[in-house]
Order: sequence, then C-alpha cells, then structure tokens
Amino acid sequence: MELKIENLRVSIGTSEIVKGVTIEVKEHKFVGLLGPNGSGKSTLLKAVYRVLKPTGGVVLMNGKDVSRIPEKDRAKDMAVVSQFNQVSFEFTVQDIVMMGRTPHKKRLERETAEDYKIVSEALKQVGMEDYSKRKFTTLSGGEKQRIILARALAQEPKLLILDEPTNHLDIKYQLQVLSIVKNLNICVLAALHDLSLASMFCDEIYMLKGGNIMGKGKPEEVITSEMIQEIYGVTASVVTDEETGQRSIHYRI
Ligand SMILES: Nc1ncnc2c1ncn2[C@@H]1O[C@H](COP(=O)(O)OP(=O)(O)OP(=O)(O)O)[C@@H](O)[C@H]1O
Repeated sequence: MELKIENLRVSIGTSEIVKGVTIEVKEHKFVGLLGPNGSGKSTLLKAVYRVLKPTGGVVLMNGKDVSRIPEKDRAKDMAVVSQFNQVSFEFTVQDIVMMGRTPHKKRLERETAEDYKIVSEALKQVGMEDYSKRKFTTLSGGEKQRIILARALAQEPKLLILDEPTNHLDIKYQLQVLSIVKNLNICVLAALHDLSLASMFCDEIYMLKGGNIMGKGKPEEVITSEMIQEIYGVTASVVTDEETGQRSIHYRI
C-alpha cells in the first residue's frame, strides 16, 4: 500500500484551509503530520478519509483515486482513528471493536469465531481485554481512545489514518499506542503534537503551517530549533542522546 496526496486543496466556507498539499506515504512508513493549532491537520486528514470533499487535488491509494473507491472497499484498506468518537447508544466495548469487522463481511452476515478472535486480539493489543463487556460510554477518555484504536486494528487495514491518537493518554499509553501502530508495519499517516514522540516514531515528518507544507524530511532534518522557531514561534534546543540516539526537545520561555 502507498498513499499519495497530490496538491490537495480544502476550503470551508470561503476560507481555503489546505492550500495545495502534497504528501507521500510509502509502503510500511509511519509519516507524521505536525503543525500548530489551526494549521489544517485535521482538515487535511478529513479530506483523505472523505469526510470532507477537497476543492482540488487528488488522494491516491495504490494509484487509485479514493473518491472513486466505494466506501466499503475503501474501509477494507483504510482505518481511521479520529479525535471525536461520539457513541450515543449503549454499545459494549466488544460491539464497538466488532464494528471494525464490518467492511470484511457480506450484508447481514453473522460474526464468525474468527471475527471474535480478531476482536479479542485487538483488545489484548491495547491492554483492554478485561473491558469487553463494559459499556463504551462508561470508559475514561484514554480508555475510549484505546478502544477506538482496537476497532481500527480489528479492521486489519493496510493504511491507518490517525488524528492526534494520543491526546487523552498518559505517557505510558502514548508510548504503547504509538509502538503498537509502529509494529503493525503498515502505512501510517498521523497528526501528532508531541515533537519528541514524533521524532521517536516517525520515518518522515511533514510540517504544516497555514495550510501549507513548510518542511518535510526525516525527524532529524525537520525537528530542529530553527524549524520550531519558524513554525511555532518557540525557542527550543534539540538534544540527541549519545547512547540511544533519541532526541529530546528543551523549550525556553
Ligand atoms: N467547520 C468549520 N467551519 C469553520 N472553520 C473551520 C471548520 N473546521 C475547521 N475550521 C478552521 O480551519 C482551520 C484548521 O482547522 P484544523 O482543525 O484542520 O486544524 P488542526 O491543525 O487540526 O488544529 P489542532 O491542532 O488545533 O487540532 C482552523 O482555523 C479552524 O478554525
């Protein structure tokens, strides 16, 4: 699987929010989309997963225009973990994760033992196997987020779109969720805020500001004090740990 976003433009009302963005996610790559609040990350992702209709450009999955792929076929390949997961009915955790199997089933086909196995595996992967009978609405924000990831895992996608997948999570689960996603070894496009985590997990990073890509490259090429100053207007130094090669960012106020 490869994802290509070419010259994508998205307008809301009279404002152009995404102004001709080109992004490529090659096979098995984890690509991060970073940028300040309001820079257009969610809007761009929504146009990729077709909640919003772009005003220009094209999104290609393995060379096929996503707007021409029927929704169910698209969902066999692409799963989405977005920020807002309003569930108004009293679904159990297991019901929610089972929804991930829908694209793989024929109309009115019953869940099979294999589906239950996949659902139970997905719950185990996010450390929520003891919660399968709980009502989704009773979960904490972070627990809900892990269940939504489990639903995406049960979908067995080849491409995962994540919109700030860790915003409700404590550091243990931020690391856990990003490690799970990384180890899936599929195509990932993720809007992230944490520059250190993005450095740790992304193969490539695109920096968005005002709906334009201002920089792209490997984390060490993009997450620099100059870029942090330019994009966020914040003074910071980036330190690389000699032993682990991990980069951490020290902010100054
Ligand atoms: N439905 C809408 N109506 C009007 N403006 C909108 C709408 N949706 C988004 N916008 C505007 O588009 C801009 C980009 O929003 P978007 O949510 O894509 O940014 P973001 O980079 O994901 O931000 P954040 O980091 O805060 O989540 C913002 O200025 C926002 O106010």
